[in-house]
Amino acid sequence: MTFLTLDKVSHYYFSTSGYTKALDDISLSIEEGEFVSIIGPSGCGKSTILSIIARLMKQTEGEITLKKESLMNSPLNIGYMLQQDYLFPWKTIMANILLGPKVSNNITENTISQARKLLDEVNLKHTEHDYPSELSGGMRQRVALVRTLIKNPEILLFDEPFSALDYVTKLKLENLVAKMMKTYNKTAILVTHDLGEAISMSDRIFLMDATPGKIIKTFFVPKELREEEPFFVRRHPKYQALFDEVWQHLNKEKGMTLHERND
Ligand SMILES: Nc1ncnc2c1ncn2[C@@H]1O[C@H](COP(=O)(O)OP(=O)(O)OP(=O)(O)O)[C@@H](O)[C@H]1O
Repeated sequence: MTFLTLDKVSHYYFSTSGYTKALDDISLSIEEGEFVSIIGPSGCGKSTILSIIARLMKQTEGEITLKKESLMNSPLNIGYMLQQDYLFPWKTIMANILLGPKVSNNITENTISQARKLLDEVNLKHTEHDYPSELSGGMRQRVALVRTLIKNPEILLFDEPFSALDYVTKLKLENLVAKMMKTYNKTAILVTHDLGEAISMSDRIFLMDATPGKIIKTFFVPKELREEEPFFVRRHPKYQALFDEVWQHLNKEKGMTLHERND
């Protein structure tokens, strides 16, 4: 079933010195339970798309529908995970996780046991009384994931959530997030600069170009890769073929392929 549709969405940022056309005629649709990635050069409007879907701002032109209803009229429950974890340093891990339910006055015994279950699933069972400063960057991002999932969001928006982590931690977190998205059958959109991450986690990849931001190509990740855990996707023979194909489109303007060196 189609979950989210963007139809001819354009967006302008206005300022005293003029305006920037950040998005130009973006049309795409995402199926329920699908994991898609958006890649493209810096400034092509990836974060703008997420901010609009999260309703932090409204698109200048075009329509967004969620399960065929206008997004603006829908009581959409969104999870948003960013590069920074934004945990409150003065609150314990459990208090950070329960902040959302607390604000909406919705903490029950069930919420607390669900928080403990999720903490266990991300291998942080014994940290609920700790403070964020006692945890590593990777552990904190896992807490941020639990804090996002405790709201049981219908869609998760990931804006470069692994980019500040060291390589090994990043690969482990990719695996964990992909596994949890499948377990809980979540629809997700990942914005990333890491092509390997996009291929290994996604069902589909949207490639954007800049000034103004537009989608120039969609790549379907082969079934054999989709069925693997992200870590193992990178070892699959079909991974390299897709990586090369996307890379060539990413670097088309520069005319550089993986088989050429320009030094
Ligand atoms: N608040 C703003 N006011 C004015 N222009 C903005 C604003 N936010 C973004 N822009 C402009 O809109 C365009 C798209 O920005 P956006 O942050 O969505 O790109 P991005 O693809 O996410 O970039 P990056 O990969 O560097 O994070 C850029 O030209 C940017 O300068």
